[in-house]
Amino acid sequence: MNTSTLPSNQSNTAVTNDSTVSNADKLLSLKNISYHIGPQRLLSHIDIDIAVNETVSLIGPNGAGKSTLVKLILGLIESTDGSMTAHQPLQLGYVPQRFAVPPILPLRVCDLLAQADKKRLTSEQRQFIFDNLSLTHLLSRQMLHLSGGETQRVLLARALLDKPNLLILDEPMQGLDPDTEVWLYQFIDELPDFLRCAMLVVSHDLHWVMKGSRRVICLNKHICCEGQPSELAISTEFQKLFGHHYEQPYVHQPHACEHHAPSKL
Ligand SMILES: Nc1ncnc2c1ncn2[C@@H]1O[C@H](COP(=O)(O)OP(=O)(O)OP(=O)(O)O)[C@@H](O)[C@H]1O
Repeated sequence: MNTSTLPSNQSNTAVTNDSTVSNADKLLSLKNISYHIGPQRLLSHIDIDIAVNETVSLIGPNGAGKSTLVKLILGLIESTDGSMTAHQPLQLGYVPQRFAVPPILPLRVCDLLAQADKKRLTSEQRQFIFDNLSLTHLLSRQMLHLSGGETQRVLLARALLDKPNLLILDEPMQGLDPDTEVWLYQFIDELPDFLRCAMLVVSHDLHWVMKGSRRVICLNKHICCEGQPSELAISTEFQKLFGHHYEQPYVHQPHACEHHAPSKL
């Protein structure tokens, strides 16, 4: 799936622009979102508000529905129930979990980056992204031949060049070496003012999530728990899912949670 920037009105899911909301901080609200494929229940009763410039981490075991939720927000699939409300026009930036270029498709880095809307940033701001993500020497290279870390930098640049107000990072650190991971975390933590935006970060890196996030949502087809890391760490649902792996390198623990209704902290 390509990096994509979609205005809210391209979403298939019921997205409405709500200019009457009194809380000016809200950017996007998901209300009672469910997604089924036939009898298979992928997501149930999801309520999430994301505020302007807020970073939200989304965690959950394999198959919890994290990527499905991202697809719903991106408008790539349509929810079975519920609604999404964009409180201001959404400019979405997306760094996908995987980016597979077919071997027969010539796609240079400069070709991919040229898809961004050139009018959204000044040339100095664009150069800032190129310099800080060390892209200049990669521009004529084929996407197919980039390393994992180089690919992530290009995809992040592609998303940022559109100056998103909601940046969705789907497991951005997958396949990166520890030094590159630290560097990338620092880069997204310290975005300059002209790139500040809300972020939804899907991550399996529990240590980063619990150290580096202000708000964490724990998904397992429904929202098991959510809150600040300090609140989450003592919640029963979090303990069931991740408890004894939290102080060790994270290894997923199969989850036997049987809830069908959302239960929040
Ligand atoms: N189009 C589809 N048809 C049938 N099942 C699907 C489809 N898309 C996803 N699923 C199933 O829905 C569940 C949730 O998938 P999803 O990719 O959203 O999980 P995830 O939390 O992102 O997992 P991971 O951490 O492994 O990336 C999985 O069991 C998956 O097999």
